[in-house]
Amino acid sequence: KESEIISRFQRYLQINTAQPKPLYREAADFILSEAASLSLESQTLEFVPGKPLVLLKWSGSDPSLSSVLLNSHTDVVPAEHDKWTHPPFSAHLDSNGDIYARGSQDMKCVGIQYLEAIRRLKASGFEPKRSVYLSFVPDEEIGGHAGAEKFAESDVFKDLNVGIVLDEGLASPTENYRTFYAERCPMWLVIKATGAPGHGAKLYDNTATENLFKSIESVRRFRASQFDLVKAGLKAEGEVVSVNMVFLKAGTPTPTGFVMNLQPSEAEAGFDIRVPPTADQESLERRIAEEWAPSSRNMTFMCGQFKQKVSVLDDSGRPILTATDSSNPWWGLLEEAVKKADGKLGKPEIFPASTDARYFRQLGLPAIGFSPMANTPILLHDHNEFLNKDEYLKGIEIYESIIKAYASYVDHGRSAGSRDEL
Ligand SMILES: CSCC[C@H](NC=O)C(=O)O
Ligand SMILES: [Zn+2]
Ligand SMILES: [Zn+2]
Repeated sequence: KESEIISRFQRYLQINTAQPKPLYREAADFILSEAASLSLESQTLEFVPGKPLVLLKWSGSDPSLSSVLLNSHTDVVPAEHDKWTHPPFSAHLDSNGDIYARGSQDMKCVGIQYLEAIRRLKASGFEPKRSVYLSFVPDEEIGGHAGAEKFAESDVFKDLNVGIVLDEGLASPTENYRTFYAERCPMWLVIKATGAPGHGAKLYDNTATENLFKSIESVRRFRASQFDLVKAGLKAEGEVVSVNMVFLKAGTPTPTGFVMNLQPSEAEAGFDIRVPPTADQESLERRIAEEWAPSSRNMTFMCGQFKQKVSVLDDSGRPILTATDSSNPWWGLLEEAVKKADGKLGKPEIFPASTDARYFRQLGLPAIGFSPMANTPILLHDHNEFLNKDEYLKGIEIYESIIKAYASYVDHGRSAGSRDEL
């Protein structure tokens, strides 16, 4: 039995759904066949041709109640195969019980744990009051525009009457699972410096690379100030602004390298910036314009907020957060359900990167980021991503408890049929 559960996980992991050419059809077929074995209703939505979104339904007995949506993405980030101990799509199970694969943490584990939890609940005879939907969405790793974003905007979604969304979280190196109630907003900044070209042997002011380096130094000071707050334990990772240089571009190329005795007239650097929902975005923008890329130093910048439409602020400019207090019954139910299954939760956090949950929160729905992986190093997007099989199995029990609690929950305080969202 256990070996079958693990082998189903391995089979999903072995489907190469790495961007930029994910085998979505194979992944969809796998999910649909699992769904059929569980007698779940299924449909495949293709908001963009070739990018299937598989939507499954376990019907609840009371259709007037809002539904539970369990979301997961089917794509994974690419892997540098030669830097892995075991091939990233082999799902190799080693003698420690560690399963190595791209997607083992981010987030094929979660998608199939939902299904395994439902398998167990069905076997136990449990019948949900609320309908439970599972969405297996494409393209999260490249922004979710062909997947969760379209889905959240669709009439199909509206008709689901979703009341609560669960989406991905992060592994936890401690025994406490992590939960996420919000996420940072991505800003991708390119700073470009121009300057007079000249002989490689000449010392003169205002070269492009000198100008760019002044910016980089300024960015680095800011980065250090933010990182220090985290290192000192004053702020959590998701509560500071992160800035990381992700590319550097300058020089005059030759077929074999670069011209060495010519100072270039242009130099560019790119930064991945993540802004907490409660941060002062305007002051950051001022810092960029005045300190990092001042026109007085011949600098220009392009700042793509990743997707203007989806920000961390709602229409009235308030940060979009999912409540983690008594105003949100789903939060308390999750806490209780995890405890009941012998799991421990840490303090809820702001997700340091981005997930599809933002598209659901944007609609005003509560969304909780949660991937039940304790005692596990954080290896998403890293080499040798793995998940231990016992942690994986434990996670199924955790979801069994959560889904049971969510699907049974009836809010007696409200009239039947009302959307019990936040
Ligand atoms: C901003 S869209 C890209 C989403 C991606 N999500 C997970 O890593 C991220 O970079 O956070
Ligand atoms: Zn992910
Ligand atoms: Zn990812």
